[in-house]
Amino acid sequence: MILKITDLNVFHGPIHAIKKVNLHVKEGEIVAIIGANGAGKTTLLNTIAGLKKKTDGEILYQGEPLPEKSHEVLKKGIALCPEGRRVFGNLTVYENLIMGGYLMKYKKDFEKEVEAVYHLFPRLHERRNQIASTLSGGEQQMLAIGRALMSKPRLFLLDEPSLGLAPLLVQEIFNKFIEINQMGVSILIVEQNAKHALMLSSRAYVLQTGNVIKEGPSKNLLNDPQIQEAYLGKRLKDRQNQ
Ligand SMILES: Nc1ncnc2c1ncn2[C@@H]1O[C@H](COP(=O)(O)OP(=O)(O)OP(=O)(O)O)[C@@H](O)[C@H]1O
Repeated sequence: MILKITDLNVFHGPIHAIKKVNLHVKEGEIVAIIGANGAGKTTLLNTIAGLKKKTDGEILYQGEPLPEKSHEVLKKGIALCPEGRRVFGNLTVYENLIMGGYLMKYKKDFEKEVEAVYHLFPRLHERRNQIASTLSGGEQQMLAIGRALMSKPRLFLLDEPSLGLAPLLVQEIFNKFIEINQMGVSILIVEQNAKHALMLSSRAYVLQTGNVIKEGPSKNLLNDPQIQEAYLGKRLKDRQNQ
């Protein structure tokens, strides 16, 4: 088990954003968390990444309690690719990658990682000297993913990577997640785009106003009438007419 969360509670002031959540990710798995706006998805990822303090509950990473500070969490092997493609707009693609690799001690390893990112995203290689703010939305997302990978994570946390991207680009980027996973990286992805997230993952959790209301194999959730109605845009009437 790479990640095990037990009875996690997180508050934003008076708002109880995560309510007694239990969740786990096995080594090598891709796990999705789906949920509507305000369900608590970002809060959950930020808490794992050490950006938000938990109120109580336990987060174990490879069997040990996670450190509280975000840079220590990163050093342990957990990288977060945050919502909204946060790249350093006034730096080049290459310089952004350097920022992502700041924890790496040796330049030799660092250049190897940059090459691995370029191999995964050839478009970043083509645009390596371009200022990040002038990249397209999809390219900025690739850069945000590439930068997070520079720390060589064992567990990759992805916050709404499909947000604002055209459907074809979403497919292209989600295919990259499969490649990243095949390199031995476990993935926990949160998404409003339930269909893509369920098709990518092997297991999933449904979060609603801070509660896990359903969990199971993603293919079962894809076929679950309640999930189809609430998250996949299918109406009961349509299905009855099929
Ligand atoms: N910094 C904050 N201060 C106060 N309340 C917050 C803060 N951040 C989040 N919340 C509240 O916590 C709840 C969960 O928010 P969160 O951003 O985790 O949801 P989400 O599922 O990621 O939503 P979205 O899909 O819209 O990004 C919401 O009710 C939100 O208003």
